[in-house]
Amino acid sequence: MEELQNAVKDGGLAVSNLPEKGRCLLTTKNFYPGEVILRQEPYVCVPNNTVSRCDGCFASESLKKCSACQVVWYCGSTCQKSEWKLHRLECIALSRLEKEKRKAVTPSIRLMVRLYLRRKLQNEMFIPASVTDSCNFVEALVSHLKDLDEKQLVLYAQMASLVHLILQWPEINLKEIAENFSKLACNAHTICDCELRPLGTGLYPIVSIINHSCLPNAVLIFEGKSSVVRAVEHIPEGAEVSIAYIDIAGSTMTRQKTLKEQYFFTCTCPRCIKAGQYNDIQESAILEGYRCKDDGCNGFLLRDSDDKGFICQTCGLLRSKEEVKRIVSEITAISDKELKYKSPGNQEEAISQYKMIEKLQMELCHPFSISLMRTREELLKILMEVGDWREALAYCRLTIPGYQKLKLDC
Ligand SMILES: C[S@@+](CC[C@H](N)C(=O)[O-])C[C@H]1O[C@@H](n2cnc3c(N)ncnc32)[C@H](O)[C@@H]1O
Repeated sequence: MEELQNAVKDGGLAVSNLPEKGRCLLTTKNFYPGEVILRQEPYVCVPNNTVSRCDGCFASESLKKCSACQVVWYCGSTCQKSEWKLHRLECIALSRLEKEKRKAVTPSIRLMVRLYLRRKLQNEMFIPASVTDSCNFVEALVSHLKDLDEKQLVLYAQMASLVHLILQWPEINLKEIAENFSKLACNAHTICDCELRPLGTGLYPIVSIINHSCLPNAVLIFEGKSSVVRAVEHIPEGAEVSIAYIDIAGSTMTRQKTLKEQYFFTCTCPRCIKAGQYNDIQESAILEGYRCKDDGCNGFLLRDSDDKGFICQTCGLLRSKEEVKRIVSEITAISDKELKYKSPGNQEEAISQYKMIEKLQMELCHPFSISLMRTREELLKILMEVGDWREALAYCRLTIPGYQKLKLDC
């Protein structure tokens, strides 16, 4: 712990322990909006497999497969060389696998294999190690192993067996690998591009000490594979640095459920402690509820006591359950086909499907609904992909009021 404190001290940070949260990152100086609090390279990382990506820079174009293992891609010799020390061992291990088994090597499995290989290389001093770049930090990560249900434990045990099969190290501890999978689940971060599209997963030693808040004072972004934590408001000396682990645009109930399921804690941030209060109920009904039948009314709807439907809290109009159900099932029917239309080359079809969803959501949801905002964001992305800048700009403008409202309400 002392070495870790020394490593973060010069950056105006300190590591502490809070009884209700465990370790946390504190500031020892003021940070101002936009200021970088921390930059860190991943200890290990891996691109995701939705499309092929270069292991070095995560680019998805002009790639060549590693001819030996046939699993890993590179965009050129620079990236291949930069990854070689680690991939050399990984490549030998993957090449031993039968072709069919190689297909089961998911990004999570690769991340774990790389974690063990990096530890080996550092232990044998083939690559340098430092306090913030050594496998020792893995031991201190929270695992929540005791909170896992049987299904999850069985899954991690199976994944651990596959890692064992790949590495073929007789002395390896299967229980430790399974526990490390549990650690990755609550400590690794999704690496996104500047448009917040997921590119891969990485484990960042200091970033993994930062706790969550639904009203965070910092944001985690990525420049390539480097993580950057920036202040989004003035963070005074002695305050805890917090980021959002999840989409914080959802209602308190949705956020709490996601945090409990994925990270095993109940959030007590300033937004969450308002759970059940009138303002919080109103916010939830706006974010995830329905719109008033009267187009001119901006009221939010709550379920009526007779369970006939939803009553507008401003004008008292009722929306029947049947009407709501009908529109929801129409949206679901289109959304089910959504993935097919998202594939490259199908953008025109995707735009028309998303516009149909948007039209139905405008009829059903409150104008500041999250679902409507997400649909518009998807439309914005696809319109940018096809270079329809005029319409993309129009959709960009439509999403702004939702974010402004969210910021004001918080
Ligand atoms: C990435 S780790 C953060 C560092 C962690 N506190 C530690 O001791 O290493 C994520 C875990 O920290 C805890 N945590 C994060 N944010 C929290 C919060 N707001 N309230 C309570 N626990 C929190 C949860 O146990 C969660 O699974």
